[in-house]
Amino acid sequence: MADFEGRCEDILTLAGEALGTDLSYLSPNSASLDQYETSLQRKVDELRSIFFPYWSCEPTIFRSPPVHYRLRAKFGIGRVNPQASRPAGPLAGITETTRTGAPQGSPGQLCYLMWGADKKPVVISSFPLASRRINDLMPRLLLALGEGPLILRRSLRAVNFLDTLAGDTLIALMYETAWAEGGEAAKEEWVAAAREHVKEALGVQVVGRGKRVALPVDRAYVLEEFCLSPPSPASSRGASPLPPCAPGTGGADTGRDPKGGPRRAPAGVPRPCPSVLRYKQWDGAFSNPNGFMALHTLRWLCARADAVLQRGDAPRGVQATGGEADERGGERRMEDGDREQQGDTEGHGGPGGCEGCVDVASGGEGRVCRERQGLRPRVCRPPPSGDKPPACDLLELFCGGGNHTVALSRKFRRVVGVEIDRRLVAAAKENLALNGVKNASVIQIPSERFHPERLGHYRRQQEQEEKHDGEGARARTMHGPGKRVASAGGEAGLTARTQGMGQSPPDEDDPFFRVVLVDPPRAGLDRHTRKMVSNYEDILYISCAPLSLLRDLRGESEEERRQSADRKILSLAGFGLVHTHRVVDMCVLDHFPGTRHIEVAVHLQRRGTHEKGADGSHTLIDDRENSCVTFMDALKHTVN
Ligand SMILES: C[S@@+](CC[C@H](N)C(=O)[O-])C[C@H]1O[C@@H](n2cnc3c(N)ncnc32)[C@H](O)[C@@H]1O
Repeated sequence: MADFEGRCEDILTLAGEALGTDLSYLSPNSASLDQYETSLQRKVDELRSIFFPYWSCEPTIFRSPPVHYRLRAKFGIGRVNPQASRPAGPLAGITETTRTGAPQGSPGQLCYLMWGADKKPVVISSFPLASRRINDLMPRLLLALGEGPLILRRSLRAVNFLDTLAGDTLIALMYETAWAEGGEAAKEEWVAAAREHVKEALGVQVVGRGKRVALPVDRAYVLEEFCLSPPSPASSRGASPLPPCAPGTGGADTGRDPKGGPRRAPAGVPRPCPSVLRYKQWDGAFSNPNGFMALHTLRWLCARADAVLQRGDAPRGVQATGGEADERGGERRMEDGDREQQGDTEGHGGPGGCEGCVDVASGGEGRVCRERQGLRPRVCRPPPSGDKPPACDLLELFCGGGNHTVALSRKFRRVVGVEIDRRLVAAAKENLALNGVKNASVIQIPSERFHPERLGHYRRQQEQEEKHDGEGARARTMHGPGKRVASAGGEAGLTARTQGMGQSPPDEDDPFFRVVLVDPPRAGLDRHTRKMVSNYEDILYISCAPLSLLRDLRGESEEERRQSADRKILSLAGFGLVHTHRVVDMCVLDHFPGTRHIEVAVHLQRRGTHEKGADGSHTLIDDRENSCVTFMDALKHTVN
């Protein structure tokens, strides 16, 4: 227990120092710690058991603060009539449904609602899983809405809080009808009321949302900041040549900028840390609810990237040839035979690299090598050396708003992100621009239709669309990336989708994707994507649904095949990533304490990978030697 308390304090100290913020208030009491540890232990035990055939070592566990970890929280709004007779039960005193809201002049007081498992609303006044700041704002918001003009609360049906570790917070007020469907005058009246009574009174950003409208008072995003480098012991003693990491752009420690922006660096810490990454998180778009875990994920990914790049094994990967060849490549689907075509990588090559490849140890120029069965050519490049950027690119599928793309662009020569959601693609581009990233690009396409050999084609297509959109965008106003909104107020007039478009994607000359990162939704990978990623030397897989990850590792069972609605490429159903790769690292990220959900990340390395020794020689890794599963382990597992 004491041990865990120590670890928890560590997390808070680490995050606090990294952000130049005192997070000690998040320190939980020991009762919740006990509960937290028991629940986490149960989840981890279950994971150990299901992943045992593939990873029998202790996974690294990243613990979350047990309470006040959620940076996003949405509540319904109800009305409680203080005069009403109060029957027992969760509906006690609620006079109006949240659908219709209280009519004008209703005596009902606003209250927060959540829905229980039985779908009945429960009145709440606080939500301990949400951040302290959200809890602090909850009663103050109700008071502000109750005391402000009627337009603020009429037909209000829900409230969404979006907070950050950096201290920037946004409240979205969601309406059924009223002003949101009214004319310009109604919108202006709402903006004026929301500015005075909510934004300025509470020091937050505010957005009003109706059915087809989203109206920011000032801006419709928050700015989050993550520091990639954990503070060194020296820096925490104040002896480091580098000042402690500070978010923001420096200046006096006013705690908050006059516009309600993120906290400024404390006085005396004038220089922002170069390892701080900044992210715009848009109202209504996906962002990780647990900022602590998001930070741990970034650091884990960077550490794995370092491990891959330092390994310096004989590089093999997926070569995307540009130009005309792209066009001829067409939309090619992977079929069962592809694995054989790719060449069973066991024994493919040996010390010195694969057959026909340049001896990478000699540092010679990259040279085309043809795969044995006549697959498309690949270029083998020398491993990273000296100050040169690593000659290795990253393909990131399901990249969302570019959370990982920004961080990993510092590790790889270039990064190509793939995302289906138009708004998130635009958000990712903005985040790349915000951090001055020039070596990454994002493509809007479903991952199952993405083919690396068509990169040149995608880029040209995108350039055409952007040109077309750019012309259209000048004539309209946007709320956030890719979404239209009403025109009144603040940055509503920005054409956010075009903000990030200024930078062109990196030149697609010979991208060499040795590493692929996937962070799919709960369903995991579709069959095509699963097969496609098996072509890469290293796979970093982040999963918010461990059972889907398990299926992707081992392939679908007979039962899963029968249940699957997806009849496409059924022949790939049984293919799992462990047929070509082995798990070399696993971590558990407790994104959702107090719930049964948990996130897992694994690093998969192609079987038969070559490792480069200090003397420049290459050694084929033998799976058995590296396996953590011993006979005794297996026996223990079976007995238990
Ligand atoms: C779990 S989120 C990960 C987002 C991102 N990695 C992050 O940390 O912010 C999954 C992402 O996959 C995207 N997505 C869902 N289906 C997709 C598909 N078929 N192809 C590409 N992206 C998809 C979603 O829009 C979402 O952004």
